[in-house]
Amino acid sequence: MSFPSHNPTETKAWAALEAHYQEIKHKHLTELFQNDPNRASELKKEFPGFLFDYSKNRMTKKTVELLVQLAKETGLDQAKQAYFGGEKINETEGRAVLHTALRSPANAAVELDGKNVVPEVQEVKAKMKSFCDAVLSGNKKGSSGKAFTDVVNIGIGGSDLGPVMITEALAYYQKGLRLHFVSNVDGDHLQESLKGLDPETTLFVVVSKSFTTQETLANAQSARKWFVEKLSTEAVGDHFIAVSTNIPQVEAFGIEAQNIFPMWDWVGGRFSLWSTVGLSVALAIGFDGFEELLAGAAAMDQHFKESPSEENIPVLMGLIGIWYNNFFGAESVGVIPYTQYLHRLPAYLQQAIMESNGKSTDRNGNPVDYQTGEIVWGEPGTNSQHAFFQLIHQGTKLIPCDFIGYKKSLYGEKEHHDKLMANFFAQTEALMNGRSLEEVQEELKNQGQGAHLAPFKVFAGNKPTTTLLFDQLNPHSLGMLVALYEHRIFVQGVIWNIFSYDQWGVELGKILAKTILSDIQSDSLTSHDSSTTQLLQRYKN
Ligand SMILES: O=P(O)(O)OC[C@H]1O[C@](O)(CO)[C@@H](O)[C@@H]1O
Repeated sequence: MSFPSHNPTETKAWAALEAHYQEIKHKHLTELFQNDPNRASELKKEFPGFLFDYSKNRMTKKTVELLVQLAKETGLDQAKQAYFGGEKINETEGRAVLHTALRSPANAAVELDGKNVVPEVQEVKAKMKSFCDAVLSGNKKGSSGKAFTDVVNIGIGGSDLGPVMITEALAYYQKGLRLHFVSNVDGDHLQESLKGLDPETTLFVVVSKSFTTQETLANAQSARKWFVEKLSTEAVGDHFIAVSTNIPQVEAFGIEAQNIFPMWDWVGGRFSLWSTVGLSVALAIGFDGFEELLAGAAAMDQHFKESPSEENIPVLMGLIGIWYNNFFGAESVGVIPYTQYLHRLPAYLQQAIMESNGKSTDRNGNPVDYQTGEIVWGEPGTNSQHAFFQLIHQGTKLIPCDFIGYKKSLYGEKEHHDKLMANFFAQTEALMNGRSLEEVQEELKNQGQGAHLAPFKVFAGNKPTTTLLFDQLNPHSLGMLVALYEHRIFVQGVIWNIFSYDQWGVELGKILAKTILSDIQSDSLTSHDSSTTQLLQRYKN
């Protein structure tokens, strides 16, 4: 094993945290602030371009010390070295985890099996750059000599969620091409996306690391059929490009070698937006913008790699998650970006976090006897305030939330932005302080309303939030944000002693779907449970 296996619950730090939890579980955040005038300034970190304020969490400096101790005892520093050092920490697939090499400076050396991978990464980036520049300048044209106007990205999971999230997030910086993303094998998704497109000016980017994914291959075949019917088979070569590690399969599909953008098996699908999987992003914002995104991520990588745990933002975020998940028994985490541009961030993080850490077998192959992966969900503020915030404020569940906000709006709409951010700050304050029965009674009295309403209007408060306040949404700050969450995943996986970089849990459904598809397409049914049989009969008739 690249670093020692352990049971986190058998560490000294875990026992100390359990005892400490008993001391802290009934403490109210309001009281923690009243008792410690330095709390806000001590439980925060400044990073160029943003402020990380974790003071509104149900913890003290002692909690942080104990959590940092847990990270130490579970070998986080050693694991970090293995991660950045190209060791095959994705042990069940025999692969290294080197998405960080994709954003390393050109002169860096990242060794994998004794070979520096950076020159090869740079070579592929140069190919991406010249392709993007040619498409955006109009030099690279479709088969009938017209410049491209639309790009259709066909992929699913990591081959879709990263590119679509980033493209939407950076819509302000787009250079003019219209981007479309088709992921679902639901044929209506493809047809809706193709509606109104001109095949002569449309570029298809088929993205699949494995090039065996049923959904992507089905969508790519149907898109090709649509295209051939409207234009011609000969024109396919000018309009279809692919991103994959599986070059023979791509060629078998009919995409020529010069139109294939390679990637590597040491880049996990859900961490691949920094690779050629990000081609659609680069086509949307231009290659310089894509480089800025990588540079932002690289800045976070360096911070994560070099800073001691107590100063390290991804480590602190991972530890905060563990504190609620394993000691408070919280089941989920809310991610609430206060910008409409980040409306796909929660969906992106769902794959990144839940596919990585939704595991119940430890690194020795034994079942874990503690909680692992968090459930992640969220929507942009202020919309989410009018949807599910009721439950966060007054429900029975503890839902720690990350609030992500920006000091400036992109169009400089100050009046709107002040309103947006007033809500942002108000929510974290309200969640923390709540509203006591006495305050409510007083208010009802002043308003001449019935005292019987008081219990319904009480807010217990003590609802934890972490604030990430960025200067501005741009490729660089977005790169930092995404890399931060990536490293948070790593930290938690190490402490929980699970393999974060495989995804065996998605396989069973894929296998069964193949059998069921042949059942649907044939006259008879193979053996299923009585419910599935009844449903299949109903579907077929
Ligand atoms: O890029 P591919 O190989 O088509 O895979 C798509 C997605 O399928 C998964 O393997 C399983 O959902 C993801 O990890 C991956 O991002």
